[in-house]
Amino acid sequence: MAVTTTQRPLVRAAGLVKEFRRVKRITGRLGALRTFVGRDYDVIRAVDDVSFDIAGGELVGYLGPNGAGKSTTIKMLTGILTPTAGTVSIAGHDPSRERKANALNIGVVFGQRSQLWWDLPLRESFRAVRDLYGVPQREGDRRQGELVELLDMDEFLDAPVRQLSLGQRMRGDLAAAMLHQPRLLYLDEPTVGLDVVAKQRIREFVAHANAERGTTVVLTTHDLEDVEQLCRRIVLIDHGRVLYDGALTELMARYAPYRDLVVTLAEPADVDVRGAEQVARDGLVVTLRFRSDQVRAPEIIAAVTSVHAVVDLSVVEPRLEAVIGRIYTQRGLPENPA
Ligand SMILES: Nc1ncnc2c1ncn2[C@@H]1O[C@H](COP(=O)(O)OP(=O)(O)OP(=O)(O)O)[C@@H](O)[C@H]1O
Repeated sequence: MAVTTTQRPLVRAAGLVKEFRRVKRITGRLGALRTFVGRDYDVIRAVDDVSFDIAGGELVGYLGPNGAGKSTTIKMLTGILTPTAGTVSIAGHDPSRERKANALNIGVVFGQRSQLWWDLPLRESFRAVRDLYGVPQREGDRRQGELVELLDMDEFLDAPVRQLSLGQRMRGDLAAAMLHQPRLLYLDEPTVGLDVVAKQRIREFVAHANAERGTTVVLTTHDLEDVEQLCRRIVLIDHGRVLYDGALTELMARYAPYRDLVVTLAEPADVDVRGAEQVARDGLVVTLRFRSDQVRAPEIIAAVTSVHAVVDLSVVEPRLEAVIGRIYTQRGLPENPA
């Protein structure tokens, strides 16, 4: 008889809520009086009933506009904050109650804030991290050697962290977070402020850790190229609530089921063909938009070239930026595709 086992997810967030109290500002004499009598508070519900499961080996983008509640969620997942309501389980542990056990399972990188020792050379920071997690000497040397090679850090291993460039420091932070080989890696804006080459290096490293080591990754970023290159699944939140949780391809298919055919004509003209709409014309260059789920690019190309002399053409996929931009502007999922 076949036995079916349901594997427990590595991350389980169930009905997560986090409220903050913020002192109400009351101006004038009444305000001064209030400071004696007691304070009034506004309650801010930064995370409002968020639930999701993440299986081992997934690479999930946790996205949302500024102030959506991403960092607050990540802080509850890492155990830095205790939820107002709801539960978190990371590999069976409650992160805010079992901080030590949880620390062994997770690695955290905050792009805006280094976890490294500012005055120590990078090499010494690595040593301190290895000691903290009790990584045996030989195994630690092996892991560190591998990370130094993967992230090309040999040149600046002996420089104090405060002297490193942002890109070098980020590589150091990533390596430090991986030295104890966590099952789960949280990356909060890991490419912020980096140049294109440095960003690419970070992305390649994250993809490698996920593919080769099976490290589960939760990535928070405003750089949608990070998302396009790395994430199969995204969880999109706003006002502390989940708007979308699913495959990136599904989001694109649902909200941007079109492609653009950009043609350069030999003679200036408007183009009118079945199955496509002319959405722009700039000199000889005409942009035609068609539903990629209803008609195929070669059919549109054939229709155009049968009427017009075409000098050049390209098919352009919709960008995630356009879809996410609409969602953020409307502060919700669009009713219709673009
Ligand atoms: N310690 C705190 N006290 C009071 N309010 C807070 C606190 N931390 C966060 N907030 C509020 O909670 C809301 C969510 O903030 P959070 O930092 O989680 O957003 P975010 O999605 O990470 O934003 P960003 O992309 O700008 O980093 C915001 O309105 C923020 O002002």
